[in-house]
Amino acid sequence: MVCEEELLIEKVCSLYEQISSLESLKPCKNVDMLFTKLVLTCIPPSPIDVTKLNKTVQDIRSHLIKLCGEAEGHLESHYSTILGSYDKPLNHLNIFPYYSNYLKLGHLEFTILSQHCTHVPTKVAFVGSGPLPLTSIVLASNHLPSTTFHNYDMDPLANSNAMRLVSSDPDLSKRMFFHTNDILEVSNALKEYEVVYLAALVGMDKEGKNRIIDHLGKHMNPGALLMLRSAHGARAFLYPVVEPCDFRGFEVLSVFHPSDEVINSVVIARKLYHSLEQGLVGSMILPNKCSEIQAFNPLNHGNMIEELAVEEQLL
Ligand SMILES: C[S@@+](CC[C@H](N)C(=O)[O-])C[C@H]1O[C@@H](n2cnc3c(N)ncnc32)[C@H](O)[C@@H]1O
Repeated sequence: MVCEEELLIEKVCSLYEQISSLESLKPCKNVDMLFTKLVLTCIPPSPIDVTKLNKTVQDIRSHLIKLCGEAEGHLESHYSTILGSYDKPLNHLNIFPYYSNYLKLGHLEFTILSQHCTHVPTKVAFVGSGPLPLTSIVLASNHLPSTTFHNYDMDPLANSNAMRLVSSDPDLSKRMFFHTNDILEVSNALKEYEVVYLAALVGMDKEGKNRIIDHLGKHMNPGALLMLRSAHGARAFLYPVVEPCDFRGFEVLSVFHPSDEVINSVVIARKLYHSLEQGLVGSMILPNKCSEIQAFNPLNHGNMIEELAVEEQLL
């Protein structure tokens, strides 16, 4: 009897064959239909562990993540261009098909952040903000009204499209800044941020993601928070997965796996106060927590949060 996991893998591989045969991943009826089918296939909670897939399926997953990232980039550029043609782009964000997902993801990430923040952050960095920096916009508009947001993207066109969206807004035009840099070339500036968000699509495989996490671990201020997007279950066919052990130089505070239409898992970690040379090797998971990852859901029924370090909620 073919089990549920094998059926899911078969369906993902079939969709991969169709997607990888497309001439272009720019938004159109066929591209939208295939990616919608892929997301609907991967969203339901699944016990699948992508690290245990055979080599062929592992290779398909690696390429599929890159194809999803390329398609997401085209989709965001497409809608950023349309929004940029409005007088007040921020009044029309709901034309973006995944806008409600970003509202939910932004609220989720803010809720998790507020459980570990000792004060309202004054400066936040978002790495990989893209042409449609919805996370920064949602946070700045709905959750952190006095915080400035520094958006980093290596693509100058993404930044010029993004700037056009906020330039007409009297508030956000003064609180949103855009820097065209590969984050691996940014060092001292990273010390200025109390919170650094890392986009899901920055670092498209484990090696690339770990290189960036190591770089942030080297240059972020001790005590600063890193908010990172990962994936769980079958959603790991869409995005790279980051494990607590990948966070060298950080104390992993919690990992949250949504079970609703918010696709990304959220990981929050704090930059260690001691350098690695002082004997703290790898990511520090508080000993009283690492063996008994608690699964409780203070935010919403059906999700899972692995609370690795419980701290007083002061924000
Ligand atoms: C298309 S956006 C998608 C952002 C998406 N909302 C997310 O959460 O991942 C991803 C952006 O990351 C940027 N990017 C990728 N690697 C980067 C790096 N090393 N430094 C700065 N930006 C990077 C790309 O240029 C792209 O615009």
